[in-house]
Amino acid sequence: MAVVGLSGRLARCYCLRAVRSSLRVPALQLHVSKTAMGASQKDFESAVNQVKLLKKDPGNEVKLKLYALYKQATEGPCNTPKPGLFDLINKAKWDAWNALGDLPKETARQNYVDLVSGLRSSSDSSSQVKPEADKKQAGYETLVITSEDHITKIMLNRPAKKNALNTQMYQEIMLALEAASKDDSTITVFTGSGDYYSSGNDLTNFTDIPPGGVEEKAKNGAILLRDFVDCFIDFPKPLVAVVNGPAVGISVTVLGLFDLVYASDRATFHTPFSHLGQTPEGCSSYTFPKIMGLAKAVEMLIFGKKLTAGEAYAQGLVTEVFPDSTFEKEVWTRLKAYSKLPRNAMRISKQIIRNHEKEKLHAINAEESSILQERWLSDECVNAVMNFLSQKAKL
Ligand SMILES: CCCCCCCCCCC/C=C/C(=O)SCCNC(=O)CCNC(=O)[C@H](O)C(C)(C)COP(=O)(O)OP(=O)(O)OC[C@H]1O[C@@H](n2cnc3c(N)ncnc32)[C@H](O)[C@@H]1OP(=O)(O)O
Repeated sequence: MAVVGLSGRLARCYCLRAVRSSLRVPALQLHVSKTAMGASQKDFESAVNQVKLLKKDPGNEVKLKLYALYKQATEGPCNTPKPGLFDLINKAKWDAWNALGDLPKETARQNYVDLVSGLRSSSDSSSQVKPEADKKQAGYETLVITSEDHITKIMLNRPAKKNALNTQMYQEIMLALEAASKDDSTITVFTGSGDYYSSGNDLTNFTDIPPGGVEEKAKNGAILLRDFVDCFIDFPKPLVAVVNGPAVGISVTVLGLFDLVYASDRATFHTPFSHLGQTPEGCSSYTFPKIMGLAKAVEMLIFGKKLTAGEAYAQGLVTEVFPDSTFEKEVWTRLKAYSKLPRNAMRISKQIIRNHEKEKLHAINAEESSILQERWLSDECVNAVMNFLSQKAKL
């Protein structure tokens, strides 16, 4: 089919999206204390100077908060154009500032002063003092990230959309993995909030057509996909999936790059690529045949056979299955024990196990992404996405 025709059909998808405006997620709220107003300009300037003297790096999330509050206090509401999708750092800064909405300058100034004062007291106290356990990291809109017992937990958090991965979530996951690779955790865990682990790629990702048209959209999508999967290939610490419910599409394929996959007996594993006019990604065209043998990989990746947790275990994709009633308790007890193992030994072991395949995995990822770039422009794919968006079809 001619590209012009496809553009028109994708444009109609876009209209459908406008109609279904409930697909949008609420704006990020940064939870900064709002104590009594009244920090003077002098207090504010002094706080700005104190930030430079902090003994301990406060971490990226806090730096983003400080940036946003500073901009709000000095310039008012966010007034610059949103950076491009792939300008990750400036986009994170812009998002943090923009999330402050119409917060008055005076409140932002006070919140900045309060935040710096809190940082100073924690920075000044002895390094023996343990950071507050299970502290939620701010700055993420689609994820909830917590750190406790040397475990960084990344929870996909769009339960109303079955944790479908929109472009923002792909980007936030990349940022979260980058941060987790450098923090003091020993292992990193992915899980989902609500009844699903994840329903895979958010099909509304296909709808926002940029000025460059569908080809540009597909090209950007392929770059995003490639960068996203690269982060999993390169992740240096043990990576664990706690699959709390059904998993679909890309949330299943990347499991081949995880080091442990624990599943509730409620979980299912489904890669309906042919149904969607698409092809495998996440390196699954290589990892799945290797893990489960060619015959079973073909059933999943070409014919879209949905596996139960027990079947996924039998085929080696899942490490262990737990009854849903005791899933959380059993899994977290296990993970807390593992997280006490020596960090460097685990990291180096992972390197030895995974490094000789890395180059190959990067090449496979590049190839799968470029094939999908073409697929997304196909009639088969456009029809499948339109069917879903017009509520005619589900998996
Ligand atoms: C060219 C552009 C490229 C863009 C960027 C690309 C980036 C990389 C792409 C990598 C390739 C990945 C491929 C895949 O992951 S393929 C798998 C895609 N997933 C699906 O096809 C699942 C679709 N969803 C369903 O079939 C059903 O929703 C599901 C069976 C999962 C659950 O059904 P149930 O009846 O229990 O619940 P609802 O359908 O009512 O869902 C509740 C709400 O959630 C919305 N939802 C669910 N899943 C998705 C999804 N994947 N994308 C978008 N929205 C989703 C659903 O619409 C409901 O919303 P409303 O309450 O608003 O109606």
